[in-house]
Amino acid sequence: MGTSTNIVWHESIVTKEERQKLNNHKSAVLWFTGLSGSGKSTISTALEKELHLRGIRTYRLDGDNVRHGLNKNLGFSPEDRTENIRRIGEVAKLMTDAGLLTLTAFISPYREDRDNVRELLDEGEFIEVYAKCSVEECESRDPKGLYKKARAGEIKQFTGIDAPYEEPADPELTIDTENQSLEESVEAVISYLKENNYI
Ligand SMILES: Nc1ncnc2c1ncn2[C@@H]1O[C@H](COP(=O)(O)OS(=O)(=O)O)[C@@H](OP(=O)(O)O)[C@H]1O
Ligand SMILES: Nc1ncnc2c1ncn2[C@@H]1O[C@H](COP(=O)(O)OP(=O)(O)O)[C@@H](O)[C@H]1O
Repeated sequence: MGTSTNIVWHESIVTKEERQKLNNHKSAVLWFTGLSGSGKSTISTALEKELHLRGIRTYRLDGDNVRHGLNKNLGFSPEDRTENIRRIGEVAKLMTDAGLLTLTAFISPYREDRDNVRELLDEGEFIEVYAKCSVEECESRDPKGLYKKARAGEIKQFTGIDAPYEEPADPELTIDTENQSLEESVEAVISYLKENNYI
């Protein structure tokens, strides 16, 4: 796989644990997964604001800052989605090492890809949050008009239409965005973080 040789790993003198202590909270990744239109962006954005107001150091990764930059050479084939998630996982790991509470909002349709990110991180650092919403409801929301385009055949391999979405088998949290309000959804995540001593 790797092509780099003669690489020497330099341990930092300042450790992740020391950064966490300075920040007064743990670092981890809140990994939102779900269909397009399920609410990943809306919830993670509102949640980040709430966390920031509580003095938590956060960073949000989503398509705007990843697919336009780091991953702009990737499309939506199964291979490209896997590579998309792999790179985001590596970035999230660096951010966790930097002491941040990272929020990611990607469809991440493949269970194996999400599990690989979980493996990359230490125990308890990967918090999988399933934004659960039926295709029918996502399609009726259609905030970006993409389902309409997918139905018209203008977008191929659209998740939920002609590309798969594999539901999480055992997520840390499931948010039913068809039946829970945005406020309830944000509160559910904050409660989880408090109850499990992340913040
Ligand atoms: N074919 C296809 N399938 C799904 N989504 C598509 C597609 N083409 C473009 N888009 C838009 O790209 C956003 C999904 O990007 P992600 O990086 O989250 O996808 S993935 O995790 O690699 O599957 C997704 O954003 P969200 O609606 O926020 O989920 C869409 O706006
Ligand atoms: N309970 C809810 N939680 C999140 N979004 C909701 C909820 N109910 C309705 N919505 C709406 O659904 C849409 C979700 O879009 P978005 O957050 O962009 O989804 P995603 O990032 O998963 O593609 C928004 O238009 C939002 O206002």
